[in-house]
Amino acid sequence: MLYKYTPFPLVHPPHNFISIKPLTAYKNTYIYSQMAPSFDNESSLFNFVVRDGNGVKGIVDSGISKVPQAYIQPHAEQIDKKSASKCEFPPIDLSKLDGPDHDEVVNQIVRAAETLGFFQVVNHGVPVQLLDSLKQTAHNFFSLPAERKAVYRKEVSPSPLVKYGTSFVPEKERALEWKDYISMAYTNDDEALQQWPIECRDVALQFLKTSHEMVRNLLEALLGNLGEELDDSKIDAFIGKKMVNMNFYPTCPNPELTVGVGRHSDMGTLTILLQDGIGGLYVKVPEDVDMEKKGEWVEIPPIPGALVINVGDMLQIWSNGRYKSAEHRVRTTSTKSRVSIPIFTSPLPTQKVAPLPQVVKKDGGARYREFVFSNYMNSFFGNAHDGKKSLEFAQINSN
Ligand SMILES: O=C(O)CCC(=O)C(=O)O
Ligand SMILES: [Fe+2]
Repeated sequence: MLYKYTPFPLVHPPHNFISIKPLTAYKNTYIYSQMAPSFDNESSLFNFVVRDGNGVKGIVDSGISKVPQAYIQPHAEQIDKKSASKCEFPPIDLSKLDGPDHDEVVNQIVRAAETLGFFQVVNHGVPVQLLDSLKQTAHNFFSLPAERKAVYRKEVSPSPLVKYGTSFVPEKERALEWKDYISMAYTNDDEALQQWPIECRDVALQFLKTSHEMVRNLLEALLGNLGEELDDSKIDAFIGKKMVNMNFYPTCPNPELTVGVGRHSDMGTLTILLQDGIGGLYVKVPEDVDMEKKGEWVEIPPIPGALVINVGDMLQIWSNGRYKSAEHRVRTTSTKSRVSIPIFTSPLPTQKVAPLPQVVKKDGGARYREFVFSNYMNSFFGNAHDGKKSLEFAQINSN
């Protein structure tokens, strides 16, 4: 329907009735995607945010002053900014892998994977200019009118490789996450260039390509330490599947009540994460490691030009629990929207996964059972984020 633009709703609304700004302007005529929903009515909120693809961004653009009830986390999940300290570890300089300090750098990588499961790297081979373009591209993409993004909702996406969405599994969550995202799965260059959204495809593909050697080097170091040599024939078994996401965390009027992403570990092998300068990524120091601050949340501080690396569940399983896929979460902020761009690497869906035999032998037993990766994926995406529960799918209980 076309309406003449009027700055006020035509009908006087009830007090919790929020008017939506016009989505598209054409000359002086504005197109309204729908009448304003009540954000405190769960089904109209769900329809507006999820079904119609307006996302959290759409709620914020409507000018709310308090987060809708559906986004208010249970008290235990709310993030107290003041109680977390910063992770002080310096970033690992990957250029030194090529020189006399090779072994020392491998030790740093292994030690980080065995303790926090998170570390930062510099001189990683991804051009710093590209990192800036990626962040700008993410902002530009999420500034598009809702209908331009909504074409990639999973129910209607023209490509099985591309998915635009919000929160994690909205249908299953007790409280929604304050995040919109676009997800681009990689099969080959041609399909990426044809099917990924034109606004993001070039920089996303360059990110994937320029980071490949680093991922390989990191994996070589981590697997080498487990007595597993990484040659070309094994690459697909460990990182045959790759996906680039762009996450958008709009400004939030009540950051203390919400989360950008709830507690979770990543499902795959290694995640390469580009975060912007805003901060708010927290990692829980595992309880079972020789480290200070066990069980506490530490913030991974933004370092210009650096990338964040974290261990995923598969690497924890192959290493029979030696490497930690650490639990992490993201805070929201009231002043600026935040973007992050992760590359998720994982085995191919058909791959069988189990702890590496040489590690099991050393440890005197397997802590995880063998499974096909696609089954793990189904379990992971079939449940709301809940800390490290995802690993229970494969865990062998010792009692
Ligand atoms: O935005 C971030 O810093 C982290 C996002 C994240 O954990 C994820 O996408 O899995
Ligand atoms: Fe994550």
